[in-house]
Amino acid sequence: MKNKITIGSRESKLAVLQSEMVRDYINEHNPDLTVEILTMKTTGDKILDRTLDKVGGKGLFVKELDHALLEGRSELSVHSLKDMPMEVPAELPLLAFSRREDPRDVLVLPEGVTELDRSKPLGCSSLRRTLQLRELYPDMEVASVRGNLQTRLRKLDEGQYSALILAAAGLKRLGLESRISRYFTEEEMLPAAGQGILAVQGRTNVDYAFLDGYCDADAWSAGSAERAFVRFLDGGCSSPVAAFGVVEGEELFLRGLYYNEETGNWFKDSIRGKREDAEALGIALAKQMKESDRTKTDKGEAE
Ligand SMILES: NCc1[nH]cc(CCC(=O)O)c1CC(=O)O
Repeated sequence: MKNKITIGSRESKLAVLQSEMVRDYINEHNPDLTVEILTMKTTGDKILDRTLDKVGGKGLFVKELDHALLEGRSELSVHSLKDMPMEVPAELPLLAFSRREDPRDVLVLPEGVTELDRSKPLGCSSLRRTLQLRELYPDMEVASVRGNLQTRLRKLDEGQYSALILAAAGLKRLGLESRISRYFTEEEMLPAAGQGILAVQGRTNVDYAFLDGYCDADAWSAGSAERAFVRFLDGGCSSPVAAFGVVEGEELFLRGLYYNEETGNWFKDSIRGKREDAEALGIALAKQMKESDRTKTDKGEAE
């Protein structure tokens, strides 16, 4: 085994912090190894003037990191699982998922503001959040906001938005928990598949024994089920499908949000089953929801 490990990372503060969490684990359990972090700007980080749904989706955040892995410039990539495409190349397998940080979405007000100013738009860029916000704040406008967390917070503090909707996980990792003014329950705002989980990716034919013990079994079950649900519905980049799984003993409880692009219909449902059948549960929930959407649509047309 080489005695130097390189972790490829996006260069945002959050991405580097997340890579450092994995680095620290490796260091602690493998005192003989040196771990280095190699940062790079991805296409997704460079394009800031458009919502990503229009320019190619999640793949834009991983392409450069994938190349570094394939070319041997890095041994690992650390990603937020929710930013990863649902299909990953067979030669770049997901090796481990971290323990899950708080999976909820939250509301953040501008610095010094204590009450939501309903005359300004709520800032968020995902269709998943936008759909659910329309139910929570039916009288408010929603406007897109891009950029890394720091950039978004700066735009908020400059007064363009009434509030931002962000993932608790990123804010907590950055030590910005104090900026959270409201936590949405998972019922109010179903999280994105993988939200709060870090994914560690590698390539084939490398000995990854140095990661032994890192993977969290509950996060692996939940994340696998969530991703199977989204993959089956082909909701990788632009569709607002969402999924959130919780392990309860030997069972997995999985909630899903299904969105029909043609009709604009959307609804939530859930399924419960054995945790070891995580992927099958995700697919079963997806099929069940697709079917009930079809029945509803048929009824609608008959009336
Ligand atoms: N899309 C950006 C992104 N990717 C991962 C996180 C948060 C950390 C996580 O979910 O693990 C965020 C910020 C946000 O959505 O507020």
